[in-house]
Amino acid sequence: FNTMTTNRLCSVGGVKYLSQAEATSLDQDLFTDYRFSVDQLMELAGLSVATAVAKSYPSASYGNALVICGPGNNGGDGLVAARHMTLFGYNVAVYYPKRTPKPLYENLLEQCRRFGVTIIDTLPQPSDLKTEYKVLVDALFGFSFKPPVRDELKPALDALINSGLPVCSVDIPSGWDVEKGPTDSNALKPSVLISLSAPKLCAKPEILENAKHFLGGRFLPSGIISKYNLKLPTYPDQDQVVQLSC
Ligand SMILES: NC(=O)C1=CN([C@@H]2O[C@H](COP(=O)(O)OP(=O)(O)OC[C@H]3O[C@@H](n4cnc5c(N)ncnc54)[C@H](O)[C@@H]3O)[C@@H](O)[C@H]2O)[C@@H](O)CC1
Ligand SMILES: [K+]
Repeated sequence: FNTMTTNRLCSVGGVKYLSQAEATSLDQDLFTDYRFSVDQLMELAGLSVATAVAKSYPSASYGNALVICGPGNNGGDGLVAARHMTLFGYNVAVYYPKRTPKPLYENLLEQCRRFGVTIIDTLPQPSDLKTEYKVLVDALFGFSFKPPVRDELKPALDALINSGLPVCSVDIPSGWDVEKGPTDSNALKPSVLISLSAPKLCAKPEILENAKHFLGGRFLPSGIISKYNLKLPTYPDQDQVVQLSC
């Protein structure tokens, strides 16, 4: 088997992929119509991410992890995942260069500290990243990203692209166009993508190629599923994630 064939063989068919506008609208419905708070959904999203990372790169072999967090809710998911990963046996570091001064993020960061996460202020060189860490979590940008990446966060994206380490991307591989995928030949190539609530267009198998694809964020009410005509795979038992492709 080549990787494309393998990917097609174990991918779940009939999934609906969301446009950027649909993802934003669905998100708003959850907060406005269904009265969820951001931190409720972020907790479940981050738990899903930590679960998928642990299933793909178990702490026994990949015990040193670095989570790279961006300024929005994707970064918040990363902070939650970092905390859960400490409970799953990882030594976790967080790089969070652009901090949003809101209690939600400040509280998540303090929780990380209290759970033993190391907050690093400077990124090691790509070659040193590989000696210090075994796996990276990409929580830099999610479905609100519009390329190209601005200069202030380019070093963080470059670290994800150039480390040579396996990268688990949260919701969207950072730097990708949410609908079209990679925008240039030097784009990030994650080994794992964890789509949250429903996959976006850039997660189609022909774009993701041989990355392992999980769906997490098991919190959608049936009214949202019918409103957006979603076709979601069935989560096994009480699991937080379902694997869409190997
Ligand atoms: N509806 C859902 O399924 C949920 C989504 N959540 C997460 O929320 C994410 C979306 O969060 P947000 O809407 O806060 O946005 P993002 O986290 O995608 O990013 C927004 C931030 O990135 C910056 N940014 C955008 N384009 C940039 C560029 N070209 N260069 C540099 N910076 C740029 C923006 O200024 C903003 O600060 C999702 O992808 C997902 O990870 C979860 O937290 C909870 C539930
Ligand atoms: K991401």
